[in-house]
Amino acid sequence: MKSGIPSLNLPAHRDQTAPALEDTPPEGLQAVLDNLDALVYVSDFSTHDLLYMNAYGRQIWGNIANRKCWQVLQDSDGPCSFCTNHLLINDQGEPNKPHVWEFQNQLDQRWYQCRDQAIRWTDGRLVRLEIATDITERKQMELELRAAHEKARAAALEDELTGLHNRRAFFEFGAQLLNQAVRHHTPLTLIMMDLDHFKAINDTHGHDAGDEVLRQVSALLQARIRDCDIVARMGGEEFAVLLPETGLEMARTLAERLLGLLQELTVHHGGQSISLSASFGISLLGSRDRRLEDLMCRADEAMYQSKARGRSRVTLAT
Ligand SMILES: Nc1nc2c(ncn2[C@@H]2O[C@H](COP(=O)(O)OP(=O)(O)OP(=O)(O)O)[C@@H](O)[C@H]2O)c(=O)[nH]1
Repeated sequence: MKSGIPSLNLPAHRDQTAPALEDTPPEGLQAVLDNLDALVYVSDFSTHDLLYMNAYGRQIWGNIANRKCWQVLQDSDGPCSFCTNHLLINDQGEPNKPHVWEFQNQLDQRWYQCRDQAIRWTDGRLVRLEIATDITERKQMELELRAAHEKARAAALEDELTGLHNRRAFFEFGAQLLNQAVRHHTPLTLIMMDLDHFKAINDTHGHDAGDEVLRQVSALLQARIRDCDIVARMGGEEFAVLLPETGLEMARTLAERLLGLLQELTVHHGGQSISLSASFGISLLGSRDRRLEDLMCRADEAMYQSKARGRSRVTLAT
């Protein structure tokens, strides 16, 4: 066949009233292929020599004479690492059903949906037939949507005022630490911290000053924890610090250090100086705890004991 287009394997019982496709002259098939809004190419299965490429492909990737698919389409030094040929044949080396995938071309940087198939060429040898449709616009929309989704998700997990994790993030990420601790039988402690007389700070110095206190306290907490810990603003002036692989005594030492640092911190706002203190409660993951709420309930109780006993102190849950 002059055109290089293989004859079609038509079903035996085709519609007799329809014009016979095998009667279509090769130039007709050539015209159809050259007017497709998609790349169509054929390459030898073992040598990768390009045997055919339609006008759409030649316009973008140029001349195919005596060249291999990886030279024309990818400009690489050898067969592509992502070549799908092995997926197109079965264990007996016979053609499988088509393989459809999405791919970003290295040369024009555009995204294509590729439909790859092994077929028999006019001389009986196995060849690779690929039909690739440009899906760059759709892909860009998908990527933009995903980025917007990730941004929205990050915003939904962040406390707007302080930039710390919010309550929702605390439970979402904390659950992972809890599961790990349960699985590996490692200690996990929770420190709950509530600023003392915060309402008085707001009332005396103004709400903006209160906000500045919350921001500076958050920065202090964030600077004092390890990468593996989770610190979150649970609401108002209440904070939680979750410490994996940490026993009660280590957590107590950290809480006392945080209390000392808070007492040393003076927040300057609008020409005023604001001193701080906080009450702490600490609980340790028990053998029967399966939820963060169990841990939090005991740490909260301990924190309220700190408040009841005069504030500005650390209490361990019993
Ligand atoms: N500036 C500011 N104030 C807040 C924010 N969220 C909550 N508050 C205020 O925090 C105060 C908390 O007051 P309380 O619950 O009475 O606690 P407290 O005054 O710290 O008293 P104790 O906890 O018993 O020591 C309230 O006045 C809230 O309006 C915030 O984002 N910014």
